[in-house]
Amino acid sequence: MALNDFDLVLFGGSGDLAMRKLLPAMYSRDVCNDLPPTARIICVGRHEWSQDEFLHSVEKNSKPHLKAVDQAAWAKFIQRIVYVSLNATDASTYAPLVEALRDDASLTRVYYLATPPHLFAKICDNLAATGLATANSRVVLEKPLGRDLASAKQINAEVGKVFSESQIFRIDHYLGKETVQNLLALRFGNILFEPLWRREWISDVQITIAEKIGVGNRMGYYDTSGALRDMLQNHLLQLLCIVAMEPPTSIAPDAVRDAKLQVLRSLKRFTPTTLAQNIVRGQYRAGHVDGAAVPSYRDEPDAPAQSRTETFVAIKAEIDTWRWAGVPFYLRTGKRMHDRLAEIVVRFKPIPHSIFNQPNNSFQPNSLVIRLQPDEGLRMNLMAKTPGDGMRLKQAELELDFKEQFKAPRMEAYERLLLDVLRGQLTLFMRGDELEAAWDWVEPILNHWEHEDSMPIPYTSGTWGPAASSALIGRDGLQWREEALPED
Ligand SMILES: NC(=O)C1=CN([C@@H]2O[C@H](COP(=O)(O)OP(=O)(O)OC[C@H]3O[C@@H](n4cnc5c(N)ncnc54)[C@H](OP(=O)(O)O)[C@@H]3O)[C@@H](O)[C@H]2O)C=CC1
Ligand SMILES: O=C1O[C@H](COP(=O)(O)O)[C@@H](O)[C@H](O)[C@H]1O
Repeated sequence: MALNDFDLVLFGGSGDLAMRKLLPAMYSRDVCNDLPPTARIICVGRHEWSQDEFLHSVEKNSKPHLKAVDQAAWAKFIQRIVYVSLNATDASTYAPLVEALRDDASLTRVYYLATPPHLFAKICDNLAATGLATANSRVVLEKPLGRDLASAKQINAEVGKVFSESQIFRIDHYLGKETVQNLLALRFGNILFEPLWRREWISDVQITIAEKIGVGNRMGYYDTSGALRDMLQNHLLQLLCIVAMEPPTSIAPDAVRDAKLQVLRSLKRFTPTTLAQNIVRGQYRAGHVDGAAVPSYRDEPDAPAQSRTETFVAIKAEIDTWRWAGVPFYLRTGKRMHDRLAEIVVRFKPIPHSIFNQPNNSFQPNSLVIRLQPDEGLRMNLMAKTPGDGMRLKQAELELDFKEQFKAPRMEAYERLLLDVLRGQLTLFMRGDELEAAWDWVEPILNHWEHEDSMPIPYTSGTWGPAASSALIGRDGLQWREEALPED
């Protein structure tokens, strides 16, 4: 579907996210001829750069992040960029933006708020005050969308005074990843799995997002956030929703979002006992990642010496529905881990009876591994006969490597999500009530950590996190999938 002509306004257009992700994503779409010839990108910041100075900064800070550079295409792309300097909190400085925008109701207008979240409400107010919150406008909100339930509600309420829900695009870039949509295809484009997708056949689900990187230059933000707010409240819970939701009636935004909301509202709430038993938080200490020495979290630039911020979290969650009662969902995420890995592992129940002359524990239960990163693919583990004489069964793999199977070029998450915003397609964006339900579930954990004296458990960088994380899943007789690899 061809895009309508648009003005895309990037508040925070001079910031890290715009330079590393958003402008490169728009360039990639331009190279693929997805952007209308006259579409423009208006980058907003406070700094008083001239147009040339700003383009110089784009050349220096954004161009190195392109997947591939075609000089002619790049030269054409940067002609779309207009830089506007204003103070987002002061409506009296918005005149240059009013001037830069085309006053044409047939165009699509998008305000992408890639700024600190405390500016969201003020920017929306100021857009309204300056007559810029027009009916043809959409607003995109970057994470973090609040730091607890109250602040998330406040953002929803304030932004909701200016824009209707159908104009609000709350980004969770994990929903833009190819494999996440493939999970929808797997579950609802095949007859095979849905009858088995329930507690009678599935024993447990693991969802891991492990990173090798540390906090980088985002300490100011990260130390006030931590892994629970930064990754679990949003990305991990969204993945859990896609795995666990009931079949939506269609791919329409509210059909999918209603189904995800139902999952979030069915998550079993933690009690004082389960808070202590089912959650592990850790913080990395000095170690080696890929052979290179890395410092402790507390020794990273700008880190508070006594920081109690968690860089790792593992949780055993449960969903109180007929479909999922009694099936544990183990979620974990961490920085400075052994590997960069994002995957979902669905383990099925063991066979009820062995007809083979082989010990029962030599039968691995079937499992389905949905890999998001580093390589995208699906793997089904099955028991198969080993070739030759006799009847010996061994685990074998059916593998679907998306890159091999489909030669079509890949699209980064931000490319897909930006296209969806420009098309007005809301399916891959969180609705306000989903956001609040997710905060509502994690809030007791935040409160518990705030009020207890304990510190996050230290783990050595380059491992799979604290040993307590293995114990959490080990209590149920299970292992994280990479347990064979080094641990603290
Ligand atoms: N960087 C990342 O990888 C990710 C970032 N995010 C989120 O995106 C948002 C932006 O992050 P990031 O790009 O890293 O932040 P940066 O600090 O790099 O950039 C912030 C941007 O906001 C602008 N800005 C700040 N205050 C004002 C103001 N009063 N008026 C106008 N512009 C203002 C800055 O312009 P100037 O410098 O000229 O003041 C700058 O362009 C944050 O909410 C962050 O959490 C989310 C996911 C990943
Ligand atoms: O939202 C965030 O995500 C990144 C990880 O994203 P990925 O696509 O590279 O897996 C994480 O590093 C960052 O802390 C967090 O804010």
